[in-house]
Amino acid sequence: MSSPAGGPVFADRVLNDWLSSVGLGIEYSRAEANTLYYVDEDGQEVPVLDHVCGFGSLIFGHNNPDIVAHAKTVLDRQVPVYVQLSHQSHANDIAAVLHAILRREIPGGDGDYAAIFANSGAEAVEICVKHAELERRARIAKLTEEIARNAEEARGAVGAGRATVAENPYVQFDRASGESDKLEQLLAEAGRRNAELTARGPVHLALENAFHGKLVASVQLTQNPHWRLPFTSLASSTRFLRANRPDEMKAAVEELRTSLLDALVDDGVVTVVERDFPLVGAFFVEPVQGANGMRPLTEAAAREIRAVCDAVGCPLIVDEIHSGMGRTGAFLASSHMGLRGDYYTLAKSIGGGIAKNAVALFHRDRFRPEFEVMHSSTFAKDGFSASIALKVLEMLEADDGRAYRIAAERGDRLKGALTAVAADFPDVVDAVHGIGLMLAVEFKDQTRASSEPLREKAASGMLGYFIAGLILREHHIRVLPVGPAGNSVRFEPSIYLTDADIARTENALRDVCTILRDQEGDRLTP
Ligand SMILES: Cc1ncc(COP(=O)(O)O)c(C/N=C/c2cc(O)cc(-c3ccccn3)n2)c1O
Repeated sequence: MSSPAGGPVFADRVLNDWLSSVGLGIEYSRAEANTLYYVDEDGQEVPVLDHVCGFGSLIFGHNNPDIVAHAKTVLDRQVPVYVQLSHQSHANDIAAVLHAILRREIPGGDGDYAAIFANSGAEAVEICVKHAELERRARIAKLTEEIARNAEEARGAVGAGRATVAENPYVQFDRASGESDKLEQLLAEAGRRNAELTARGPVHLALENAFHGKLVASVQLTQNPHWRLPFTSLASSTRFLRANRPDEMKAAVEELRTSLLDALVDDGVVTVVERDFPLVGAFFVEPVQGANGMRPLTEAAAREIRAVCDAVGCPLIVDEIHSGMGRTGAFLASSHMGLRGDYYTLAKSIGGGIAKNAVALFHRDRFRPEFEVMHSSTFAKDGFSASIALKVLEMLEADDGRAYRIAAERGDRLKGALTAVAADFPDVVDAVHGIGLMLAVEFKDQTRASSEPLREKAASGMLGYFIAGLILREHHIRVLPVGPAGNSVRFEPSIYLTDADIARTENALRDVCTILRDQEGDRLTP
């Protein structure tokens, strides 16, 4: 298999050595549709069926000819690519198409959605973190202004002898204190506590095994400890919740409940009232958890999450970066389970496999217009990438959404083949998860295998990578494990997957299952 040429290595040394150690150390030379190619030792071009497709970024496959031809036309036309701070109507063109799709696919979908563009999925998530904080700060400002007005009203009433100050659990008054002294002691303590609370950053909610990116704020929302723990001091914390545990969600929200203190005059007496403080900034949710083994949310979980956000008053942020853009047979995966968000993120396939695009969408009822000029990035919504995004959306929506129907049909066909293998190997395969062309096969734990090589590979957490190496080596099919769910292997091809591809995939999976059943651990060693 080809590997990086000899000579000094200045990039990916660790990564390339590790890839070779598990049998994935290949350099691809060409890519088209669902096929990658590499040149072997004999100089022959070897085709490889690609089930990774850019971690789900290629709904229309590698170097889609229509998208490439469109890109060439755009470049030949010398379209202005970088013209920041000018009228760029393509941004609104994209936003208008997305708005129409969201109105169609969101349950009870109403209202407009404003768009802010980015270069990557993680940046789109960071944009949502920032906008949610803008919203939270506005809520806090409104609360503190009201509390300040009430304090002045109490001062006026007590000063005019129209009110006395009630005993309260926050301040033990000196017996000799007059009413005004008591009030000032109370307002000082309330002010201290309120200042401490309003200075705190938000807590975010996310689901267990969530993946929302690896930038500073987004990595806090990605539970994988290897990727997150070294950086938790850099940004707000996240409370990870189990999706199908409504009782736990309610308990967590209750634990996070905290209050500002408000001095109110009522019938001649100043009392202290607790006012709910918006500590929770947002709830981030993937409708299908990619890095957790392509697990879809249930409708019940979707309803519970919506209810939690409505009760807390925080935005529900539906992260469709992996599951969106038609991959599950609808534009939004969240439309399958009736999950209605306040913000949405999209990326991956909106880049058409040749550009970098990402977008965050905000329901108009929540969108803060000033944010438009608060977040920017040199390359976001550039003229070239935007033209690709529009082309991809046009292809997805063509023929009344034919691409979605193909994704659903191909996904059902592929899932049927994977499920048939799972049924024949119940001792080796735990389950097949996912919707449409966002699928994964979960293998049983092999940490207590009779085969020592197999036991060791499983114990290292790399079993999925060794399985991928074997499938590549012996079947010329590219698969990869799914994030931290080390025993799961992902299948997220383009809609051009053929029946022959599916048959090849089933055959390769049967081979792997036989190896695992027969405990031939050495076969997994490259
Ligand atoms: C829901 C969701 N939200 C934000 C992001 C971040 O988007 P970007 O990668 O564009 O920054 C992703 C992108 N997904 C990347 C991903 C998804 C996945 O399942 C595994 C790996 C991955 C990457 C490297 C090594 C191992 N696994 N990467 C995503 O799926």
